[in-house]
Amino acid sequence: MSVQETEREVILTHPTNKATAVKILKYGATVYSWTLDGQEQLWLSTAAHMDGSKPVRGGIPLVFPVFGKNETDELLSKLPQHGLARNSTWEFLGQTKSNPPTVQFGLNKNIANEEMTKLWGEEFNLILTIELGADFLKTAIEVENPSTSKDLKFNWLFHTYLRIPDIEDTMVSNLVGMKVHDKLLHEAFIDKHPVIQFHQETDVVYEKVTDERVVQVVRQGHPLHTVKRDNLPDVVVWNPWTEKSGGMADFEPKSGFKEMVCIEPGYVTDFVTLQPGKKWNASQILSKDKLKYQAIQ
Ligand SMILES: O=P(O)(O)OC[C@H]1O[C@H](O)[C@H](O)[C@@H](O)[C@@H]1O
Repeated sequence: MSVQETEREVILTHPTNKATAVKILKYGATVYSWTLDGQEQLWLSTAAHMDGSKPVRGGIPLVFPVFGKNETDELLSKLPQHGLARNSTWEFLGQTKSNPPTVQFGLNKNIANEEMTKLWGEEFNLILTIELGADFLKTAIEVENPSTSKDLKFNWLFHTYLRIPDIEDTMVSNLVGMKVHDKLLHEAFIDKHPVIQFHQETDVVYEKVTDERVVQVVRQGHPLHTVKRDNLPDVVVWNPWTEKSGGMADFEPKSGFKEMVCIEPGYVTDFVTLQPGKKWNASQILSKDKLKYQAIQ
């Protein structure tokens, strides 16, 4: 059986390779493990809360309807950092395809975390589709505005924690020439570095990066991860380094920052504004791919 459901989670195994699998917690519809031919591709804290008491530290938490802590929007500013999707138990909607195994999860106002829907009472329907290919993992989101009278305003982001052997030996490519907002420096500039390297805490948002730009995580000339995006123009790159990870109770081991980098495709610089009855779709595809350097446009 390629799809197994328990009370807490759903596990997909690839029909042609049992060592390729994805595990999804119903809480947050959080992908918390993706093994490709026996090798784990995602980072998960050993202190991550897996019991629905807190968002999962690691894997692919889902960020909706707001990225970060909003201070200005009348409605969205009431929500905690990164919104309510990662703090809600999603409904498992079942399997939609047997090969590649594909499943869906749903979330709406009626089943989402009540403490949070009290703060932000907008109506929404989310459908998350997870497809486990023999050599890729695709996560796709559809947001529908079921209201008949009101626009729905939101951010979306896949907060993907990628596993790497050593952050100091890791580069992120294909973002050269893009406008970047440094959340730590509170500055925006054009990044002219051919690749991103890590020597300290990094928290940056690359803006309006066209889908053709394929972001790669590279080590010693070999791509460890390839991230393709559809309709997700912003790319957040995050590593908490020593101090920030030291302050996070659910971040373990403390040396774990060396073995992770977050590449987070999203729609976060602007809000998506969805008219009544309309739908919005976006996706990310994670894979291993040949090394690809893309020139400045
Ligand atoms: O600790 P969390 O709420 O999960 O957020 C973790 C991180 O998410 C994103 O990458 C943000 O850019 C960071 O500023 C934030 O620290």
